[in-house]
Amino acid sequence: MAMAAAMDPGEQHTRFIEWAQSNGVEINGIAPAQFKDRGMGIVAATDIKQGDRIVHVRNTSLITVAHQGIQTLKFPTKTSIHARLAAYLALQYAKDDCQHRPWQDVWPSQDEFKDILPLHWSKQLQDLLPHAATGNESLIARCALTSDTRDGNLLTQCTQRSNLERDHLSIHAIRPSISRDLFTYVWLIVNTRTFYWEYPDLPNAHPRLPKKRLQLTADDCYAMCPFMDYFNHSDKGCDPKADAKGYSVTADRTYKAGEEVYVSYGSHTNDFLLVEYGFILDTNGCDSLPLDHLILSQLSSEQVQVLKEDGFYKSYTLSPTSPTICHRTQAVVRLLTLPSRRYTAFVSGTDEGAGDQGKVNEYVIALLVKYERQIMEIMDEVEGLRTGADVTTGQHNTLLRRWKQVQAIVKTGINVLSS
Ligand SMILES: C[S@@+](CC[C@H](N)C(=O)[O-])C[C@H]1O[C@@H](n2cnc3c(N)ncnc32)[C@H](O)[C@@H]1O
Repeated sequence: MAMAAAMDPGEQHTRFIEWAQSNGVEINGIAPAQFKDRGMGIVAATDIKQGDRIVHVRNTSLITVAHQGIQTLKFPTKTSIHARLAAYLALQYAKDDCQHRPWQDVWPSQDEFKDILPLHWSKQLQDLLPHAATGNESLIARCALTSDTRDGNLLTQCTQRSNLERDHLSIHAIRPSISRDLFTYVWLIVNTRTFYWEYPDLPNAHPRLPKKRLQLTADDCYAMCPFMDYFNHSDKGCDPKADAKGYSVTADRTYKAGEEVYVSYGSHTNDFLLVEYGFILDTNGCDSLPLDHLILSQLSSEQVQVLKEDGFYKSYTLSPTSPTICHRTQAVVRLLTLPSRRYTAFVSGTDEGAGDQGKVNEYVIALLVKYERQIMEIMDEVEGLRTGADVTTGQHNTLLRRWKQVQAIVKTGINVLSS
């Protein structure tokens, strides 16, 4: 087990820990530490056994829209939960009596965000992001206009940008004193540091629930969790758990003192992690690539209609592990390459379609071979970028690493489908 290359975090973190402990956070056997390439994280301060509860944040210490300080701001009903939290943090930010200054003091800086988050990258770099993370302007414009392009992760950055825009406009209308820069910063703090919280501490019809419980969507369930937000992400980390008393993390395995302890933020691809959190993992069991940009242009409008009716339109993926192509891709490629009755038999489940697999694979391999050539051209372009004010070394390295991963997944796909 590799020991984490951690550094002493410094005084403001000691102050924050004291503040957190006096505000309902129990910390057992772990401590924050500074890392070279990922800001702060959590390390085991002693040996930890599997099943040990290493942190608990009391429900009353969470910052949700049920929080008194947010309720008193009386936002118009349509204001998103993300916007409310960001506006609250922005209004607290410069106050002399800021309620959570020690927490705020340990957040990453605006400059760190500018370096790692593609939202802040130059247009030149955004245009070179992989399709799943695209920041291409024409896609952003389309995304703002049509709701059906918002699903899936294909337009992740486009969705993020239009949500930020929407939230900024709604807050600017009622709190014009909050600058765009500060709003963007705290909005990204919310984006990178929230946990899923269904208000298990509130009864079903409580007036402080954002909606009736049965109508809650993921966008209503944001909770900021001071201290828990020190944990970095791994695809195999501990799984944070919520109940009426609050949020806790239990060790998923044994840890030696000094080892980094991760939590899992969810089953996210590297393109999603890059856009939403500003990093990619070297090893990610949840990684995959979308194939929509290769497949959608091959469909006639009649085929689009059929796929929409059958629930198989969009979200086609290629995975580095088995199954290499997802069921949706199997379906759409059958529609593209076989008589319609063979497609119907497959999507209705009357035929698993093994007899047609060779033809399906052949079609996908041809798409991937073409994509592989495009990837090589893009990688040449990325390699040729000059680092400087518009392209930092960190941004350049991240982008190139991601394209190498994309290339490897496509190569694996071609090999597996050919064998
Ligand atoms: C919830 S915070 C975790 C604490 C954060 N590292 C800090 O300095 O405060 C999420 C952010 O941590 C960083 N992060 C999390 N997991 C990471 C990882 N495995 N590798 C690199 N950066 C990571 C990203 O910048 C992400 O936006």
